[in-house]
Amino acid sequence: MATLNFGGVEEEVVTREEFPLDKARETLKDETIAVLGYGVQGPGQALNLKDNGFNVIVGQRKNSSTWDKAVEDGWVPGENLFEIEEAAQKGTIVQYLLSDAGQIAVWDTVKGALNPGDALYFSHGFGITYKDRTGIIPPDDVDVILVAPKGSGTSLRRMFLEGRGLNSSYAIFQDATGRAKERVTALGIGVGSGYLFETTFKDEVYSDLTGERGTLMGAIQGIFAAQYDVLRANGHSPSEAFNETVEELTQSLMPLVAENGMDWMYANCSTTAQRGALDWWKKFRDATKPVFENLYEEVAAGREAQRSIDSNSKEDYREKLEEELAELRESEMWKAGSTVRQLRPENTPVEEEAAE
Ligand SMILES: NC(=O)c1ccc[n+]([C@@H]2O[C@H](COP(=O)([O-])OP(=O)(O)OC[C@H]3O[C@@H](n4cnc5c(N)ncnc54)[C@H](O)[C@@H]3O)[C@@H](O)[C@H]2O)c1
Ligand SMILES: CC(C)(O)[C@@H](O)C(=O)O
Ligand SMILES: [Mg+2]
Ligand SMILES: [Mg+2]
Repeated sequence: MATLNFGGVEEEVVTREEFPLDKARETLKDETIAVLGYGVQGPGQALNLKDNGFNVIVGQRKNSSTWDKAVEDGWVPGENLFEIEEAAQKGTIVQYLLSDAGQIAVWDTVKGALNPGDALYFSHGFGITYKDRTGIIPPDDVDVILVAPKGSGTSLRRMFLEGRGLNSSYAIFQDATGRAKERVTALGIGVGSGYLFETTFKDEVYSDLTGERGTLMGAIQGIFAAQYDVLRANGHSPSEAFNETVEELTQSLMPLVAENGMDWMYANCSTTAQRGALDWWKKFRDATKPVFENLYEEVAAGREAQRSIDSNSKEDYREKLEEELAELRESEMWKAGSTVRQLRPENTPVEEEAAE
């Protein structure tokens, strides 16, 4: 464990330096890791574990598009790809990576497949924290652990293939074997985390539900739409409004923030922009903070979790989600964005000038 100072607060983190991959492989050498669910996190974690040399199998509903995707990715039915119950029975570590709503529907089957000394692993604190709403109450004789990549499973896989890693949080809810810490740490390294920071199941789910409804997904679409609409209402063209709202942020400015922080990004813009941004960011903070406070109240009260359970447990939940995603995609802002993306130099190969 390394002790690092985060803005004046000392925290313990696990880095790959003091828990290298060899140590992780040694720790889990006698384990069979069963990854249940092949949606977004399932593929990312299962393929990274497999490429890192761990003994991993996949469990997924047969006759599903995600079963077919697993086969396309090289998993072999009957060899390392099984139906959910069979994979759970074969696993000594069961990675419960069905959707959060799906975990509820399948819990009785998975619970019945757990053996004393197994580990039940989550990538979200949802099922355990909101147990009164999910019914997910593990037996006393298994470890209950969490590794939550702070990002999409698609990025987890891409960054792994680039030799990079997403940081993940980790937590131990139940240590039945006395090995929960070494198991969760080895799995965090094995699935491709850059480093691991400690949390609890409750803190993970409260912060995660807040973040994805807030700056990471919900709020950012909201401020994009607000600014785009104001620019368009004042006569700016779709391309100008989109470039000034989204394209410049993703292509130029956010990479600078990622590289060296907000002040550095500001310092690499004009003094005109710096003055304006330093004057206005607090207005936006003050206008949105009440919304974030309400959001956190809804999360902490479990109402956001219940809404997710109610809507994502319906037969047609995917179709309903796709309808709303299509509305976003077909909005003028994102249709303008599609055209702008096509114009990026990397997407418009220029014919090499014919040699003189
Ligand atoms: N999506 C991400 O990148 C991400 C990031 C961090 C944590 N997580 C967490 O990881 C877990 C998995 O997330 P995901 O986004 O990969 O899930 P997902 O919504 O993509 O679903 C995963 C799989 O569950 C299956 N499933 C859904 N309902 C089912 C049911 N009733 N019976 C059988 N199978 C069913 C789906 O077919 C899908 O293959 C969740 O706990 C999620 O909160 C996800
Ligand atoms: C990728 C996210 C948003 O961080 C994750 O929390 C999820 O639920 O997909
Ligand atoms: Mg998240
Ligand atoms: Mg989430």
